Amino acid sequence: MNSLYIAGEWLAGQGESFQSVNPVTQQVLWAGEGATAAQVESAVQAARQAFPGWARRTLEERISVLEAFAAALKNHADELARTIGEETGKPLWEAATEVTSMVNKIAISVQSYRERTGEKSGPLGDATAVLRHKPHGVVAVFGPYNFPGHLPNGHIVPALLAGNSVLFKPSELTPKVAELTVKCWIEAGLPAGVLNLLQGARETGIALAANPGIDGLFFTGSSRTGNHLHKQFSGRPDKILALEMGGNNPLVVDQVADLDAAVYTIIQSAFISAGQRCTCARRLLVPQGAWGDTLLARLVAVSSTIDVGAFDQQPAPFMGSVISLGAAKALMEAQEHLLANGAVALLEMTQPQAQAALLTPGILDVTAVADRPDEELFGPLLQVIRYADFEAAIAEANDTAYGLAAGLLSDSEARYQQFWLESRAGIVNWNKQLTGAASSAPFGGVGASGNHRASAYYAADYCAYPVASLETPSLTLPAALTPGVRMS
Ligand SMILES: NC(=O)C1=CN([C@@H]2O[C@H](COP(=O)(O)OP(=O)(O)OC[C@H]3O[C@@H](n4cnc5c(N)ncnc54)[C@H](O)[C@@H]3O)[C@@H](O)[C@H]2O)C=CC1
Ligand SMILES: O=C(O)CCC(=O)N[C@@H](CCC(=O)O)C(=O)O
Repeated sequence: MNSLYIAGEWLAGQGESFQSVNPVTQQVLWAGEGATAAQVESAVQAARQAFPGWARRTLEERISVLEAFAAALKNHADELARTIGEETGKPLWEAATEVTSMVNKIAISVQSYRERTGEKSGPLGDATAVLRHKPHGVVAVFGPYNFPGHLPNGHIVPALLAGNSVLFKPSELTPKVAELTVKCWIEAGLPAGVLNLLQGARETGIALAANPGIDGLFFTGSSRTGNHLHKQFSGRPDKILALEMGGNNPLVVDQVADLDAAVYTIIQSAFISAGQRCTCARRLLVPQGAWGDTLLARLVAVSSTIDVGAFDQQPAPFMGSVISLGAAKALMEAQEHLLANGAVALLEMTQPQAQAALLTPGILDVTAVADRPDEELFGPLLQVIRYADFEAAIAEANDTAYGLAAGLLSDSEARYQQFWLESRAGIVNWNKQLTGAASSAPFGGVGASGNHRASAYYAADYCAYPVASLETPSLTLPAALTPGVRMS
């Protein structure tokens, strides 16, 4: 199986064998070998060779290749959505929205490039001050499994647009989506070596991150791996590192008039993608008292009727599976651990079939759990914390090392203003679900969620560096010389 794409050629990996499976049926979807350190090195060399030619193309030439890629994505939209669905377990309707986000990324990246990293000039004294941007060179892109198309695309498209060449290391859980995406780039006419595909698991990732030939690394994935990369890149100010990591996101509910709207928004925040979005609400903060009790009873009643099923089930389910049997097991164990430590199951998460990674939504009241672990449980398990007053709710919301997304459901604008001012996160929403961030806005977190290099609309910023020039076509002596310098 030719799993790698290096210097415009498909070739077999010489590293570890691995495969991807449908998380519900366990059917093998893709099997191949990962890249060894030597193959990573040859891909870096290919990218380095291809870089000058790609960077010297005009912006309009690069845009036309990107637009051809968008057209290729549209041509293969059904196949791509199906591949995303079968490899991740997400329902087809949701996989189709991921493909749409990939297509839309092209126009948004072009707009962002022009606005944030384009060219500007103006007179400065007897010269012209010009601001232009240059690509970093060869950059590595690491993708997560939860959006195997859209999220790597969110780094690759702006990186190529800026003139970088790219080494793409997808998640080992979703190699088939990555392969199909790269085929769309080939169909678009991207020159050989400009985008190289390095399939493989952790060992391939380690070899790529450690390769001295890369000028930067753009990562979306877990905080654990991101932290490790941050340490690895310490003392290397010459390399750009952009980290998009996880969150332990709070959603605070204030007493609102429309209870059902609150319940619907909570469900969209906590359970979409089976809870496998970095923006998902993990902690639901609910006021103590009768209104809070009523809200939770309604939330439990509606959540217990959510359809969970295979990606291609008809009628379509709201939730598909989690990514693997291993992930399902870890989530079930995390639930058991919380229950053993004083959590109360309002709706117990279950795994109806041992051999399928389908989980039903879970809602635990963890108010009584001492020393609640501040960790991201990447699945459909929502933790409820009851609060006494709004100040306590904000303190609880901020009681996390992460800082990706935070939300407030409230009819009071004054409360939102207070929440906005006092909460610490890169996304702060009012009466809107936490998930589904717009590509036309910056996307990133603070604390353990990121390293202040927001992606989405601001990805242009980490894909190029600014070059400030003072320019004048002829060299002339200034009218007045500085004191102490004699020209005669
Ligand atoms: N803030 C954001 O934009 C987003 C964050 N995420 C986060 O991603 C996580 C889920 O994705 P996963 O694929 O499980 O993340 P992960 O961290 O396990 O893997 C991400 C990538 O890093 C590679 N990798 C793992 N260990 C490595 C090492 N030591 N050195 C170099 N490479 C290594 C993997 O092979 C994969 O390609 C969740 O925590 C989620 O919150 C997911 C989507 C968006
Ligand atoms: O990157 C973009 O274009 C916008 C950010 C985005 O799509 N966020 C999604 C998924 C984030 C995740 O889980 O990783 C969202 O907010 O739902």
